[in-house]
Amino acid sequence: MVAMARKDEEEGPADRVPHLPWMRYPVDIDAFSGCPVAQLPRLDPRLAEALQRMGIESFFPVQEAAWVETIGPGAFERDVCINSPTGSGKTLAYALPIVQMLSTRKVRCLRALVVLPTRDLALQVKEVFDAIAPVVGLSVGSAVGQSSIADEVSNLVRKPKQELYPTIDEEYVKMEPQTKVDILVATPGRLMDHINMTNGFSLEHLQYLVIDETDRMLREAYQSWLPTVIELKHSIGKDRSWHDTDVKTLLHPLTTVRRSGVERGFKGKCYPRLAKIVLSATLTQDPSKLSQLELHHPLLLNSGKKRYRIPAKLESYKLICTSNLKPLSLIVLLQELQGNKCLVFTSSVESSHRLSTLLGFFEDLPFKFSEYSRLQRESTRRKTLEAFKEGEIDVLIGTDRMARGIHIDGLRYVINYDMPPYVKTYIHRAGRTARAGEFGSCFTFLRKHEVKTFNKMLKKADNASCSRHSLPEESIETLRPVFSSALKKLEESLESEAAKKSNSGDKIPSGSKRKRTNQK
Ligand SMILES: Nc1ncnc2c1ncn2[C@@H]1O[C@H](COP(=O)(O)OP(=O)(O)OP(=O)(O)O)[C@@H](O)[C@H]1O
Repeated sequence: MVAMARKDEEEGPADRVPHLPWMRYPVDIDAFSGCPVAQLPRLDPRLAEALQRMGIESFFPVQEAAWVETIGPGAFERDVCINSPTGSGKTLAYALPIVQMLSTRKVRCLRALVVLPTRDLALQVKEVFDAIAPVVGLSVGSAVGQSSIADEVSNLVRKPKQELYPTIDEEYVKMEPQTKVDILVATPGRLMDHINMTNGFSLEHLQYLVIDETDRMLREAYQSWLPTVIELKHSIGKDRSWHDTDVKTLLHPLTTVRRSGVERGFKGKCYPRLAKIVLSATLTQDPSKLSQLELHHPLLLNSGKKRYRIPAKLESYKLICTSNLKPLSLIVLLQELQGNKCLVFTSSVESSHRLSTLLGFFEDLPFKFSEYSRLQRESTRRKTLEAFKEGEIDVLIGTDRMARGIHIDGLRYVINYDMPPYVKTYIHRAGRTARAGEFGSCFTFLRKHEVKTFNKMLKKADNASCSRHSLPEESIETLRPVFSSALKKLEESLESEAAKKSNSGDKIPSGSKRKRTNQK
């Protein structure tokens, strides 16, 4: 049933009019051309300097559009939903306004929460906040499970002074803000751990909630983190109306609370609103999913005419071949790419493991490759990704786990070894390249009977023309003799792994635990 519902949403017509009226009249991101950093109205000069140090000279259109709706005339009166292509700069589109809005805060407490589906993504986003928030005196924390929970707690929460000075007045201790960070970047699981178990961790002063990769975040419940955060904020809002004396006292120094940050509640009482920004390159239009966000007069910022858009400088190619020749064709294609960084996507962890094991039996391949799989230890995966970023590995073979949000400098090529099942999957996989206005190419291997489905799928996106790429027959033929023996070795290797697994009762294939890296 769940699978059916997902399929329906993914495969709906591209030009379908959205059910929700506010989605039918979006702000057109393409109407913005992007502007030089120095010309962005009201930008704090300290932030302008930080951006220049990061090498950012002009803003991308989505960043300018988001600024207008938050800091500019829009004044964040409405919750903002952003649907903009992969690599278009969505992270800075929300990080910059949030940092600017909080730059005048006087008391440190948790006011902005950014939630992402995976640790890698969360750390990537934290890097952006780390580059701009400290210059205006803001502190950024993470709750992603990278370190032990105890370390995370000590980075997030200040120990009550009473423990150090038992004679201090209890009332004073109660008023003391506990959180050490102004902005928290979190994954849902760790966020829930802190909500449930960390003493002094409070969302009481939360003003901004960002949900990145929204469609993925809404697809999985992640321990009900979203209703929990919204409910916590509501219950605080109900208990403490804007007119209550203690809230006024508490929030008095927070000059960042503005007209737009106030919501009317029961009997006309006002309380601080939790302003939301939600983003994706493939934002859902499903009303039942979006209703979970409890958006306040939402405003959609959208790129392109169709529901989905492929980055302007992405070139798409299809390679048609039979299943049995796919591994050889992949090797020939990778040889053509001459050791440039490349991600190879397969349909499952088993398929990734099989493919990388098979490639391991070809000697003298002119590229270094490695498997990247959820079955590997976290530390192994992190090291592999690091080595790939550093250029020590040329080709990473994995699944859609690598498809969302990850940015790798200089990545020019993406290969769909297995056809992506949905257009959304294609967009996120291909979107690892051609980012930030750079060129990139995406190759998709297809069997003959898949071509029609694939062409139909791509029609759902803007900029999705796809030409055929052919590989030289003779290069494939020269690999054939090695291929037969490699296949034999592969079967033996998988059999021995399966035997080891059943002997040890281990659920993880032992080969997947190893980092399989060949030599150039
Ligand atoms: N104004 C800018 N000028 C130059 N580079 C920028 C600018 N804004 C962002 N970038 C760079 O563009 C790259 C992509 O940005 P980002 O990761 O925010 O894209 P995204 O839209 O979130 O993509 P995805 O949907 O895949 O998550 C990053 O390397 C970022 O540093």
